[in-house]
Amino acid sequence: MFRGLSDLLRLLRITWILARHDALIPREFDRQVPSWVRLVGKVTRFGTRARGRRPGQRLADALAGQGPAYVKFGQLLATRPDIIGLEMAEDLAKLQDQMPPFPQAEAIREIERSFGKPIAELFTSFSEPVAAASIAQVHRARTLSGSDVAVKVLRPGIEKTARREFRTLLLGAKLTQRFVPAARRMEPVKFIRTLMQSSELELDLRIEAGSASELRENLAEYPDLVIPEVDWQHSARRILTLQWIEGTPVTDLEALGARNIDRSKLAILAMRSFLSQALDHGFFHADMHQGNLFVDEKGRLVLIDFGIMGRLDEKARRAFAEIIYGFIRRDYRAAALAHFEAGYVPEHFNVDAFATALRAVGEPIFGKKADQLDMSRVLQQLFDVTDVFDMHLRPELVLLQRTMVVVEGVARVLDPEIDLWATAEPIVRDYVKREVGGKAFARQAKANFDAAKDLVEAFPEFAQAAENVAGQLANGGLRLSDDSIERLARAIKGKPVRPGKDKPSA
Ligand SMILES: Nc1ncnc2c1ncn2[C@@H]1O[C@H](COP(=O)(O)OP(=O)(O)OP(=O)(O)O)[C@@H](O)[C@H]1O
Repeated sequence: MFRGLSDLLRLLRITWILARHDALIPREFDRQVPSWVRLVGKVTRFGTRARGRRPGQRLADALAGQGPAYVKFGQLLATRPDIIGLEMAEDLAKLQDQMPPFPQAEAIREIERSFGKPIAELFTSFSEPVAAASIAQVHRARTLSGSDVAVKVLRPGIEKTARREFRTLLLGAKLTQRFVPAARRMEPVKFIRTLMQSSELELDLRIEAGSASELRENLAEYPDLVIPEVDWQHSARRILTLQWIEGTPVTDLEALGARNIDRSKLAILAMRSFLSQALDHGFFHADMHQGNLFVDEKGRLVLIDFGIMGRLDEKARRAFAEIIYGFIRRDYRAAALAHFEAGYVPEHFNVDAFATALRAVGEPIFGKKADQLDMSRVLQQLFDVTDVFDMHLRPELVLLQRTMVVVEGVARVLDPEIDLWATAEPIVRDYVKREVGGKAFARQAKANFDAAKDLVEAFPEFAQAAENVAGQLANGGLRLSDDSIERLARAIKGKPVRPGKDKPSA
């Protein structure tokens, strides 16, 4: 009862904050809402600085600093450009959590509690926080064996705070679902529940450790790409310890230039290694923005932060590869067919009409260099096509598409001249040849095998019949009843067998 009331009060508070930032009933909807709602909107945003900011920016402003669940809410919304539009998704993706770091002493207490021993028995040095976010912060430390490590420590009490905030969000979602029919299509309750599930995982740093380790293993074939190694001995549910990497941020182009780094090589590596994660392993880093990429002392590309990962099953990987490969070869019918085969487009639509829509997206961008291309616009066009053809995109595929746009953004910053399609081609071609071609062959082989199996299974009956005939012949000849002869004659002439009259004789 008390909890319900406090949830309601918290909901009122966040609603007020959203309204003040003009993010609850944005002014862009003024024409679609009744005049009294418009008036309420005007009054609540009176005297604020919301004017001149885009809706996504205003929502990001409102959510930043409200707590981890709200920040996650904004970040998850940012992964659904198919629902909220690409511009808003991009603005929300920039949502930075403005949380001050917590004191070093608290981090040390967390570590000592987790491992049940004093910090001196774990690390010989332990720095002040080097970075802080809403869920955790990072310290630099040195282990007893002399290795430099990055120690990520969850914020004290974060689980409780997050749970409380999620209850508030869930209450808001339930009320929205009940009283705002227009919002039902977005399934707000389901959305918040998904968010709660994924955040639950993010609050267990062992999962992030597992992701880092799996990705490192998967990408071992890329010697120029570094995924920091997990220090399992110093990792626990609330602590993640990784090999420390000294690096230059990829955004610091001046420093990269001074170091004579081959940016074009790195751009190709970022793009290809991402495609390889998604296609070859079905497990990809879904937060590959510039802030998570560095260049180490040996000039290798470093990827960090494994809190948000995506998984694709074999079917989704194949569909994705066939679609991209269709685009690369300008074979829009193949790309369209791949959509139908994966069940993304309802069957009652026409494949050729869909291929034409894809052609309209693909042709203008073919062979363009990155700086002449606006991949976000391309993606938006794809989503528009999605809408027209009533497509049911799976969330992990949308996450993949969105991450691809982010990776392309990174590649473009590193090398504006990069030809994205040509860069992607070898990885996609190899996958298609290996998996799709091979699978197609396997499918055909299986069909042949099934046919042969049917034949073999039918064989005993056939053998029995042959034996009967042979027996009859041996006993003085094959005897057919009149009725059977009649049936046979009609069948030979192609006439229908007359029911009743042509019943086989006993
Ligand atoms: N292995 C590492 N070596 C060196 N520095 C690291 C390492 N891992 C993390 N850092 C530093 O800590 C910062 C935050 O790390 P990370 O992105 O993993 O945390 P986060 O809590 O997910 O932060 P955010 O939400 O801002 O992405 C990085 O930007 C980087 O400066």
